[in-house]
Amino acid sequence: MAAVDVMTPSVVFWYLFMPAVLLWYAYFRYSRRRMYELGDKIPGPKSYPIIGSAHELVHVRSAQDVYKIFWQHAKDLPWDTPLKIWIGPLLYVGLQDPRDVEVILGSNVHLEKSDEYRLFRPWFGKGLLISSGEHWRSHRKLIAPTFHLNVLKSFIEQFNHNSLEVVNKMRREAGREFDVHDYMSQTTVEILLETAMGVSKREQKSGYEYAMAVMKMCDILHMRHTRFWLYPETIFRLTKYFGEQKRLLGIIHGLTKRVIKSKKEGFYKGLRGTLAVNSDIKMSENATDAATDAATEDTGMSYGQSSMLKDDLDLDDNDVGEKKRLAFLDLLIESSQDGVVLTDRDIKEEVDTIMFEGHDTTAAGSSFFLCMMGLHQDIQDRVCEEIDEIFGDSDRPATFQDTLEMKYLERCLMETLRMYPPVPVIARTLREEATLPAGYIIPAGCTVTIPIMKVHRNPHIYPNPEVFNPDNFLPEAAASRHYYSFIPFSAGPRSCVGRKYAMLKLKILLSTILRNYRVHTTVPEEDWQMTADIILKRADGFRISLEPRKSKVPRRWKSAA
Ligand code: HEM
Repeated sequence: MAAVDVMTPSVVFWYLFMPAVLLWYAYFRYSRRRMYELGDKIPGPKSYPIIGSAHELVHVRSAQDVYKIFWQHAKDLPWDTPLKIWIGPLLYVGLQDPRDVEVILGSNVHLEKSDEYRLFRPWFGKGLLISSGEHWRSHRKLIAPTFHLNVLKSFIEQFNHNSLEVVNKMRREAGREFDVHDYMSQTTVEILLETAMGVSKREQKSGYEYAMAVMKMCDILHMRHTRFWLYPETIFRLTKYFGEQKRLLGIIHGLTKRVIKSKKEGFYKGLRGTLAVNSDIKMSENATDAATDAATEDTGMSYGQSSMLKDDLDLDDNDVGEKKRLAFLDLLIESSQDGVVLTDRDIKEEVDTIMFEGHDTTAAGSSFFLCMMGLHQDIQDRVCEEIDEIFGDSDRPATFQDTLEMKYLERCLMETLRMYPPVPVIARTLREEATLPAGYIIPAGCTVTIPIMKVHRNPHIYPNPEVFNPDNFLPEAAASRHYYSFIPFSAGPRSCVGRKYAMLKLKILLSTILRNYRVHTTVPEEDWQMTADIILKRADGFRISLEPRKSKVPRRWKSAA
């Protein structure tokens, strides 16, 4: 009788609920038994039932804290061993050996971005960076050729024009220390508008407002990556950050909408996308292209990619049809005319993706480069000597051929991207198992992270990895390394589509700055505060000062004689 008395509804609930939970957990473990079995064979920190090693993340404040915790466990492991960590039921496997990295990045199977990229969806929708499956494949096929070298050559005038403009704007800073990233951000947005988007930046209001909104948006995404309780959309929507995100996306999407509108109006007025390379130039340039391709291979110049690595940006010129010679937005608008290949929404998502990927990365890369020049005056001397040899005292703009001759500058740029890769880590979700050369099997369902910065600073690959040494990219040094040991632009089928664009633009922008200014800095490298709010940056600002190298900065270029 007493037993019946205590059978209140809540007691009954717990009697039923607890076994149900246990049963569900047993089933959950059983259905993932292969994952646990394989995960157990990969070295990693101690993990407890249900929480895994999540207790280690309790005091995490930033993404760097997560990586520090992750990689301090790798300290006692051989450098070529993968590392696993369980965060609750989620298995993360980090790879540091280029041979392992190749298994994932070089594959045509492991192409899906990890769940962490989901937070970008309100911003990019199904844009190239985060989409998957057939949607990604067909868009990649369409978009990659719009960044072919032949199209990029038609942007050289805008690269030159905008570079000189920023050099002139920075005159107001001459003699005092300032944060060069603000200038690099604005100019990279404006260059993108005038090149890939093919619209006048004057019509689009300032690129500065857009760049600042992107920076704040990255702060919010970064915060959500580290404060796990803000991950679920329902909880995030209850916070003040949701309102702020909405406001910022208003600015960001406002610009992309204006860009597309202006481009479409031009299109309907009959200003159809001009072929980036007209047929007369094409004839003469095909010959130069062949020479260029040979030159780039011969001298180890590879547009920011390790030698031997080829991707869809290295398509033979003859494989690129006439229609595909259009610049990015021209091609998208053309392709959307019947609504079959692309919808208006597809265009917006791709424009948002390119506007972000194309500006913040190169703004960080160029700012790091200038700081490195400030720190290493002897290396800056050599870059300036090379530039002076190419341009002498002239006020002429750079040509494509000039950029091929900037071999030492290119080595400094690659060394900067090695030490400070703007995208410091990337991640994939595995849908199928992957076997690493050493025999470890990474289970399906786990997240593979590739810490690009860690791969680039491996002392077994780069002697003295903490020292800035452009000779790491002498052709013979590069040829002796595994080709997945330099991956600032990722590599393989999902590599960066803007790789060649970025390298060409950076060479013109940076050489123009160094033709006009000597760069100094007073902040030693060990005092730099790094932050990886999606893109790697200096939290203390990219502080440099500029000393004019010429008595007068030209207002505009003199045309090449
Ligand atoms: C220094 C400059 C740059 C660096 C270091 C860089 C780096 C990268 C990396 C590492 C990825 C792979 C990301 C991942 O797997 O999560 C990527 C992808 C991508 N990048 Fe870049 N990028 C740069 C410049 C650019 C530029 C200038 C553009 C366009 C104009 C661009 C467009 C893209 C796009 C669309 C993707 C996604 C490709 C795909 O998934 O198929 N990037 N970039």
